[in-house]
Amino acid sequence: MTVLDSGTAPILTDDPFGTEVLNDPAPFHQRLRDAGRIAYLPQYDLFAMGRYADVHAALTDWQTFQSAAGVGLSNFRTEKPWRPPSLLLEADPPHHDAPRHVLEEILNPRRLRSLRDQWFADAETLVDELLDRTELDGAHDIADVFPLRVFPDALGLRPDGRENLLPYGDHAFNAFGPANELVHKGLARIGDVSAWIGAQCEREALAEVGFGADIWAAADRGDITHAMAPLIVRSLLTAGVDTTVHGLSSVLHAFAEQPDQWERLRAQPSLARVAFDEAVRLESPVQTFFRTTTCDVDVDGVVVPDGHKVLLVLASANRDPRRWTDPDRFDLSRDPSGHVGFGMGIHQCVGQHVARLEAEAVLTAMARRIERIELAGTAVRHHNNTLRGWRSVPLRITPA
Ligand code: HEM
Ligand SMILES: O=C(O)c1ccc(-c2ccccn2)cc1
Repeated sequence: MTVLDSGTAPILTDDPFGTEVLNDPAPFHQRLRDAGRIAYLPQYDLFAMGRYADVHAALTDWQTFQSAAGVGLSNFRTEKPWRPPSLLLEADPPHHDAPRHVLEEILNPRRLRSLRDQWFADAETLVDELLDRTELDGAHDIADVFPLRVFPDALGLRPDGRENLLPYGDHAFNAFGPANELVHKGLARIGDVSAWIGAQCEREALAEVGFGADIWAAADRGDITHAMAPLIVRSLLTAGVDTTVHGLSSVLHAFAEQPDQWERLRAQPSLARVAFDEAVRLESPVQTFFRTTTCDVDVDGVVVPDGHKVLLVLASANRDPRRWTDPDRFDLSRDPSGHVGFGMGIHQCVGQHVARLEAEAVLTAMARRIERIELAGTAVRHHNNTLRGWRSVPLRITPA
């Protein structure tokens, strides 16, 4: 794509949601970082940031770059959201404060310690089921399976109907992008799927113990209203499954591409957590999302008018050579902290500790029992307007 410079903003003709970029976003990210601190994409009338410093600055300045007008391309100031807005993701302070505090309390690492033994045991069981094979698929057999075995139970979901979770999340994350084919393909089922999701958020649908019950208990305490409780449960159903599925397929693919890093993990299993964060930095399962300006903003001489959408390309920021040494390398000796794969600032992922615990459980169980993993064929991408991960990761494994 060409970079033309008309007026003050450099112009990029890339389509961040088109097949070419979804297949290989790196060339677009490189052009975006080289174009300057901000660029204009005429196809969608939006501005975009790809350098770490600028993405970080926008994420931590919620007053100037708001979420309440939606974090997708759709501008809630002028367009009706496809579903009632999230009380966390699509809210700014003060409305954001109470729902955020409630989920921070429920999903904090100390509270998750009670799940640790169970999830580690579930991961050992999954590895047991797979170890009689020398070839398996890291996506189909592990990444698509483990989150759906542990998270719905921890949330307190009923056992039937869980096949609705991945399609719901996939459509929700597609819906942050433009109304392209990826969005269209989800429209036929989203009515029924949304109805099922909404029904699971009601108190009587949830188990007496779990994240869902904890949210309703917060309403009983008056920390939030009872009217808010179902929507906060919906947040966990929307953001808590597809993200970890793609995060897991990404970390397994990263290790399969670099078997020497697997040896490091086996030598030091405590590296499992940093390995997951390094994979989230490198692969950015959440590639992009938006903010909306609340005033005319001058970025390096480019004036972004009030009410304009700005695309924050996390995946580019996470590989910005201005911030990272050898950014394209999966390296367990790196300190990946500060990456924006979980966002940054007041909206930084409230479920990140859940995601880390899931990954730690899977990687620890695999590292103990599997001496070597390597790619046994070509991996196949899963396409989504926001999420990046793998549909298939053919692996050859050598048991320890
Ligand atoms: C690898 C897995 C995950 C990744 C990469 C990820 C990424 C993110 C990112 C980038 C944001 C910031 C969005 C923004 O700033 O507008 C976010 C927010 C959020 N995430 Fe995650 N997430 C993951 C897993 C989870 C899980 C497991 C849960 C639930 C248990 C969850 C729940 C949420 C919620 C509720 C928000 C909104 C927080 C707020 O607006 O205050 N996420 N996530
Ligand atoms: O509260 C919800 O429903 C919700 C929360 C978070 C997300 C999200 C969006 C972009 C990147 C990562 N997570 C989506 C939905």
